[in-house]
Amino acid sequence: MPSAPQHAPSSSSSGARTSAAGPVKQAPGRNGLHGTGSAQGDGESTTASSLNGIAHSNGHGLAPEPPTNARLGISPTGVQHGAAHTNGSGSSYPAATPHLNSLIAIRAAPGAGRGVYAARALPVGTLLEVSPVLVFPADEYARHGRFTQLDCYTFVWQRRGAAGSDMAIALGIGSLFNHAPHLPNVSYTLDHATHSIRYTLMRAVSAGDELCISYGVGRMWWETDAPADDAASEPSEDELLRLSLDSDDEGDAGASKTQGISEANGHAATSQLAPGAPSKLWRITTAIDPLHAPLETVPAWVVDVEPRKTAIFGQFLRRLQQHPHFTEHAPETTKHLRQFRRTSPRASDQHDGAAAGIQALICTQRDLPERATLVALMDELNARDFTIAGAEPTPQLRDVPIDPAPCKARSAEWSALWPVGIRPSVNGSSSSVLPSGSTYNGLVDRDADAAAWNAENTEWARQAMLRCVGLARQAKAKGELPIAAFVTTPIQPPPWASTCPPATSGRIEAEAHDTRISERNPMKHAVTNAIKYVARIRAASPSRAPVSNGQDYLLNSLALFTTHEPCMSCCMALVHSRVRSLYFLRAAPGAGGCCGALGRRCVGGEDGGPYVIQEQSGLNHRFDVWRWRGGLEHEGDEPELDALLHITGLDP
Ligand SMILES: C[S@@+](CC[C@H](N)C(=O)[O-])C[C@H]1O[C@@H](n2cnc3c(N)ncnc32)[C@H](O)[C@@H]1O
Repeated sequence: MPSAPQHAPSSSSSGARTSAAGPVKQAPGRNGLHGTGSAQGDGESTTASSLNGIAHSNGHGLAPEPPTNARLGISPTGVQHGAAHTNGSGSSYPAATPHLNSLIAIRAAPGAGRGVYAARALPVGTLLEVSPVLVFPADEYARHGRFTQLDCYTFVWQRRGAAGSDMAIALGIGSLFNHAPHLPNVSYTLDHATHSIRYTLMRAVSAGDELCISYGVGRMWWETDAPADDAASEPSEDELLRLSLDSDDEGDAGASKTQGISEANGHAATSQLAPGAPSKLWRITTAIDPLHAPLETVPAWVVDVEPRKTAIFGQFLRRLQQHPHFTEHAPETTKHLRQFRRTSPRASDQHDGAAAGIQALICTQRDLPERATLVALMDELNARDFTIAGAEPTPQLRDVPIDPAPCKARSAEWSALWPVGIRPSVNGSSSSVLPSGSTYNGLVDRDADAAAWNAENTEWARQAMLRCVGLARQAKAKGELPIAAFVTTPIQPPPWASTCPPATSGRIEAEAHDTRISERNPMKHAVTNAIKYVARIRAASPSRAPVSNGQDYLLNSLALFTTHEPCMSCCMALVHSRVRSLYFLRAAPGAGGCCGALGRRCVGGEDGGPYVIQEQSGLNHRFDVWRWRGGLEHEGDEPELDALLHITGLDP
């Protein structure tokens, strides 16, 4: 059950706060929405969580967690025994406040003023409240509102596509939902058309449970810098992870997220990448970049053939390949290479001893390392039937391309060594030229990737990465491994994901970190925890409409950011959950399941491990994987980030 951390409320509405939204303070909720929950924008259902609005964060956030009813001062029958309480602005309230909604009760929340509680057991999906909102201009807030008690209740009423944001206050019970730092049980939906917010239960609750939304991540404005009381601050299992649903369903989520995230993690969203800067995101793939792929070669045995006797050479080659020497091991493929090449007495060919005529490819040197062995085999198989003038066969070693030419433009470069085919198409099927274990044989257009990662998209990814780092920092503070994950709806369907089905249930966000220490379970990794929470959100969404098979399946259409390259097990979970894109910060060589380096196929040498789960053709789902290259470009991030990530013993 979400708790209301018992930090002393701030006596000043502006004292310790920082604004995630820049000049304007946000009310609970990312995006200027308040609350964790699902937000319904302009009649369209969206899921959202975390009161973006009161854009303050909760850093060390966890407060002592005595048994729920004891903490809340509520008897099993729900009778409140507490005295008057104050809220963050210092106002004092009675222990209970009457109202007409029979589902909920307004009672004192120790250390948090008043709060909203379940009056009886309620099932998931219960509509708790529809609050009208009072909307007012941002400058009114800037000039007046932020200096008043209303500051604690004000949030950003952000309309998609609108130039600026109005501010708003939820009337009625909406303003009384407290913040749950880890696992809110109430989602909200915004309705811009009716100027209202609907609050819905995300999980079943018992009588007396406090009903909380999320205001966002990080340290909240009422929380002090003092560390939490460790002895009593152990969170419940469920609270270790916080999930959140974003409130906006349509339009540009990136801009609003920027507001909500930056402060929550203690980072101002100040650094925009310079236009034209090298792409910070590098696709992890075994696919070949046709324009930049290096020409790799392997030595092969070739022999001069009498021009009119190529058919005889063909018969010889078939017999040779049936020889036990070749059938005892899998020969290296030369299918991408033509069988013959013309030689001429031109000066350019003189250096390698080529004579005018025809030269034939026999096999690679790996298959027949010793020249003497090959000559003996050729004698045994009557090679003089096709050699020039029936002379003794004289096989030569010649470097030939390992791969077909990656594109027509580079065909001449490849064929200058030995005539080759051209890689047929993107996602072509000539996988025989790939090393075993790597099954994807497409082309990747790195230039197009770089163009797609323009400044706006890169900033979106950077903010999401910063959010992961913030979560990792929180995890570390709790004694967990500093590994975190953040699931979100992509800023826009990227061009490379055009085949992905669209999101069907609105915007989703979920945050998680590693809990293998606290849960004493080595499988409780950040990624699997995040997947679990997304599944819960999907299942709990009140707006969930029947969808066709597979359209609404777990991480379908979503992006997952994580501090570390996921392990094999997490990668398989990502396959199973149909994630669209994965973004990570640090590779985990030997432990990760995504990286593409595999012997000579490692283009650039920076990709790490051998598995490339995201591209295995034997699996029923593929996804994009991107690694953030370099720093997050925010002063002060790097040392701390590296220190955090170093703890895992993974990639420094
Ligand atoms: C939108 S109001 C929520 C209602 C408020 N508790 C009241 O009594 O009016 C936000 C204020 O509630 C308090 N609050 C909300 N969640 C809290 C929490 N988890 N721990 C402590 N105080 C909290 C803070 O003082 C915050 O400024």
